[in-house]
Amino acid sequence: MPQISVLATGGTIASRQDSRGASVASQGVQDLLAGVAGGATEVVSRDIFQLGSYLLDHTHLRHIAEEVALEVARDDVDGVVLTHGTDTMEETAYLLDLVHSSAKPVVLTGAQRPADAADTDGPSNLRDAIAVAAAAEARGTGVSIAFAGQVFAARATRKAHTVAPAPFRTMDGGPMGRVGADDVRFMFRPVRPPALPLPPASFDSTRVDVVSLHPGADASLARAAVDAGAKGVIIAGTGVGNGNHRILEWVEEAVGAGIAVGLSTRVPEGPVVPFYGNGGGADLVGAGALPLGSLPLFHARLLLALLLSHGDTPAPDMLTPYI
Ligand SMILES: NC(=O)C[C@H](N)C(=O)O
Repeated sequence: MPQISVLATGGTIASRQDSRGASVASQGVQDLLAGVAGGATEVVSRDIFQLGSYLLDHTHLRHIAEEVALEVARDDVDGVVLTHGTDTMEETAYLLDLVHSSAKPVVLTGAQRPADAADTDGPSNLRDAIAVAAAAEARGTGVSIAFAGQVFAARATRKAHTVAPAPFRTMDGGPMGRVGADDVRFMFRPVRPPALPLPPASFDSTRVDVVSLHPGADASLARAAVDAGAKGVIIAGTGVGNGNHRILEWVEEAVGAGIAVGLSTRVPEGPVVPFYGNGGGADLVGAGALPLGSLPLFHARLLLALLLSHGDTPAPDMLTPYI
């Protein structure tokens, strides 16, 4: 019988109303598992912390990565499930995927409706995630998100709806698998780059900010990010990744000062294409901005933060396998 390790971090799946009526993560992993009928899987479990995922910082992410790596390394564990809030599940899933080198599946899940809601989706999502982690077909698929009966590869999956019961969507793609009443099916398997080392302690303080552009945007926020200690700034450009003359001037200045400037887009789907001049993406890349392909915006932020925390100077060649 496969043995699955379930680790819990909080989120709506673990939330109940407090005395003011606000939903707060307050349930431990044993409470979550109580709602899941025992199947053909043995479960070991542990709480990491109990927090809404809107509260997490890099220290929490590093802590989760270390805890997951410990479970993956256990000979008696065949797969890992991590319960997590959906707000920033995409970031944790992607970080875990970047550092995951085992064939054992790691599956994140959560809920859109709290544990004390009559129609909570937590138990069914947790049951599905355990089934995916235990499935032989899931070996080699890296880190995924199992939610509302679908399985998504971490690489390009984002939360795409605030309240829908099926909020996740893989950008420029679809779910790689489905969970049925008694089977797990994969339609395809992700192409994954070689794993990076776990985040070092310096990851906690490696600041990478995102600055979004709009009509009339200037470089004040990008400058403020660097003043606040950012070692990297991701520009969420318009369209295929465009800026303007004020942003171009700042990119020249920041790249000259050794800041890693990533060029992404505020459009949810599709690649950055450095195509336009006159302050557009071709000029920004010409000034040293790193085009981030079709890697989603907040995934790109984490990738830059991880590379910078390892002491790497991100360059286009180094980024190619990830974007
Ligand atoms: N559905 C959720 O889990 C959202 C919650 N705010 C969280 O990320 O913790």
